[in-house]
Amino acid sequence: MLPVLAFTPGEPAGIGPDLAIMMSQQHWSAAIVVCADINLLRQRAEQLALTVELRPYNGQRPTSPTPKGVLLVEHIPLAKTATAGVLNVENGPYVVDTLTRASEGNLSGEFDAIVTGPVHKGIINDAGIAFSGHTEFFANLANKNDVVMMLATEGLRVALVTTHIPLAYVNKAITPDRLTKILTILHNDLVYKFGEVNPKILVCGLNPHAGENGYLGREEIEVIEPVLNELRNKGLNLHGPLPADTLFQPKYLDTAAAVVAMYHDQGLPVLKYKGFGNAVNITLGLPFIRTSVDHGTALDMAATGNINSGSCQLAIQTAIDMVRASQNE
Ligand SMILES: NC(=O)c1ccc[n+]([C@@H]2O[C@H](COP(=O)([O-])OP(=O)(O)OC[C@H]3O[C@@H](n4cnc5c(N)ncnc54)[C@H](O)[C@@H]3O)[C@@H](O)[C@H]2O)c1
Ligand SMILES: N[C@H](C(=O)O)[C@H](O)COP(=O)(O)O
Repeated sequence: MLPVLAFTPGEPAGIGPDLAIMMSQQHWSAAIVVCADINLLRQRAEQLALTVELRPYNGQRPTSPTPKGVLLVEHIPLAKTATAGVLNVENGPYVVDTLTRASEGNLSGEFDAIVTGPVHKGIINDAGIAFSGHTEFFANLANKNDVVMMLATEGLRVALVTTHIPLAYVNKAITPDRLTKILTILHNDLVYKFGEVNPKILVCGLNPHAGENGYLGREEIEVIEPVLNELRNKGLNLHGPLPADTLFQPKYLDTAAAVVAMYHDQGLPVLKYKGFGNAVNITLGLPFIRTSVDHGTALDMAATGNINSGSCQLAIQTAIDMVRASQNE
């Protein structure tokens, strides 16, 4: 069956609308329904001097790929006309409306996956809506307490135990229960969704030098090692806790299926240094497929025509591949 994807361009003042227009300029083996304001897309296409036919989505499941040069649009109105590069707090609820529409369509089976463009977390919060990221938003909407944020680029996958929380809360959030769930979801998805056999997972410590036998922190001894031992007894191929500053080298990575980092900025700077612009963000553990770009709103680049769309292309292609793989299960 033809994959039908929902695409949310995210922050209207950022580069998400540009990405939607740019994606229409190539052929995809899927139908893509863009959940966004149709006038915003028209305006951005004009600014980019790109020709696109904006075709309203009629709610009927498409049976053929969206033709090159066409965007199927589920119109969700902006509160205020967006200016490229200029955030407007009045459009915060609009962004959330687009995400809600896309995820409800996934939960009902109308769409097979969601691909998200970048949102600006700050402006959504300024609008009075508590929002820490798509990952947490979709988890909440789908009633899932534990989902996994994993970013992947050629030769490296990094999954996170904690996501968008202040650094001051990280150590408390790394509980045996959370760590067990994250490692289990990751292991199962590497096997069943990504075809890895006995995937080797490298697990970072939390503290410098993985705690140096407890002299530089005790989370490794008290939380991480006991969880790893328990899961190893169940057959998971886990290595660690390893010092995070030295594990990102070919000697370890060449045979690993994924690295688990304890917090956002322990793992993602390495991943983005290696593959920024060519990486995809995948949420594991949701009842639907969700992929995203590896970059943010890049307000300074909106409507300039000089952006890199590589990550968006990879996010769409990864979602299509994951839908196809799930259809063959
Ligand atoms: N998927 C998401 O929704 C997502 C991901 C990351 C960051 N964000 C959000 O984006 C906002 C801005 O974050 P930031 O400034 O740290 O990161 P950013 O990725 O928006 O920008 C960092 C730098 O990279 C450049 N850049 C980013 N993407 C580019 C592209 N495709 N082509 C060319 N240049 C590009 C920007 O111009 C900027 O110089 C924040 O609110 C953050 O939370 C959202
Ligand atoms: N942590 C992500 C990154 O650095 O790329 C980004 O903030 C997006 O996260 P969500 O997909 O949860 O919005």
